[in-house]
Amino acid sequence: MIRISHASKRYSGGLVLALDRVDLQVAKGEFLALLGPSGCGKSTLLHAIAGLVPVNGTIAVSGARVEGPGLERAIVFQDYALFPWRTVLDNVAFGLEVRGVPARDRAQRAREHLALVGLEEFAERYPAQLSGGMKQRVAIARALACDPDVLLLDEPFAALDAQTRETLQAELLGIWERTGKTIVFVTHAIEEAVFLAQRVAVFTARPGRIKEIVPVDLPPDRAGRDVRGTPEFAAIRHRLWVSLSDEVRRASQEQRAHPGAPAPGDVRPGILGALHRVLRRGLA
Ligand SMILES: Nc1ncnc2c1ncn2[C@@H]1O[C@H](COP(=O)(O)OP(=O)(O)OP(=O)(O)O)[C@@H](O)[C@H]1O
Repeated sequence: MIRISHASKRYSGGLVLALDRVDLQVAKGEFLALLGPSGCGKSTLLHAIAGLVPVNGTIAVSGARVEGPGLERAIVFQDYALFPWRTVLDNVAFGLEVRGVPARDRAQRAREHLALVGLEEFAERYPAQLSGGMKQRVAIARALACDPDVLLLDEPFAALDAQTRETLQAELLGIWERTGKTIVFVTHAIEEAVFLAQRVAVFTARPGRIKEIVPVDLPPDRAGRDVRGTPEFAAIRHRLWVSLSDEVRRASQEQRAHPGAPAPGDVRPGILGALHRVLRRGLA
């Protein structure tokens, strides 16, 4: 479904190599997690698949080269990105409106997708009247309403409290099982990756490369049982923890060796970025 070949990305006039010749394939209907230390390029890769960030190399979805955003790919962001002036129903219907779907059809499809995330009672509310978890459910319903082949999620649950986060993880698994969508999910939380994904692609510290791909062989119906408490879950979690902590250590060693260099995840272009780095060095 998704084929990424030699994808590289530089920012800040070439100063920052965020992605370095990444090769990756995602099968149709697969749930893949991208896991890596802060600033390793996970979001850059996800946004490149979405067509929001141009990269060198090629990214193809269903055989067609990605050259910009497309309706067959939908993205969900950490900060929900809902339109505050639109009702919940109108937020979910937004993509259908852009596609020119007639008003009656789009209201019906938006309601169906609100039901999928358990929010049909809240159709006429506004985003400001919802909790964080509910907002993210609306964002997921909006992404799914246009029936994309690929659902891209960029740390969608990172801002939520632990309880809500677990609930939404289970709901997302249920949605994936019911819809059969291909999902790529960015996270830096190991347990989240193990709970959700069929495979976990571990990134190196910047410049981002795929260090290894770890299969998650857990029994089905993860949401219906305490899979996090099983020895199999613990073993995969530990393996990923070792892999990831090597990268975090490597990133901080590099930072100590080159204290003037921009820190991963902390690269800000322009004069403000330079000022920030000088201040940070001064404080350190
Ligand atoms: N628009 C930009 N301009 C300059 N540098 C950028 C830009 N976007 C990202 N970067 C830099 O590229 C590198 C990769 O960023 P990216 O956001 O893809 O990493 P990430 O793994 O998703 O990080 P995090 O988990 O902290 O969100 C980082 O060093 C970041 O500072």
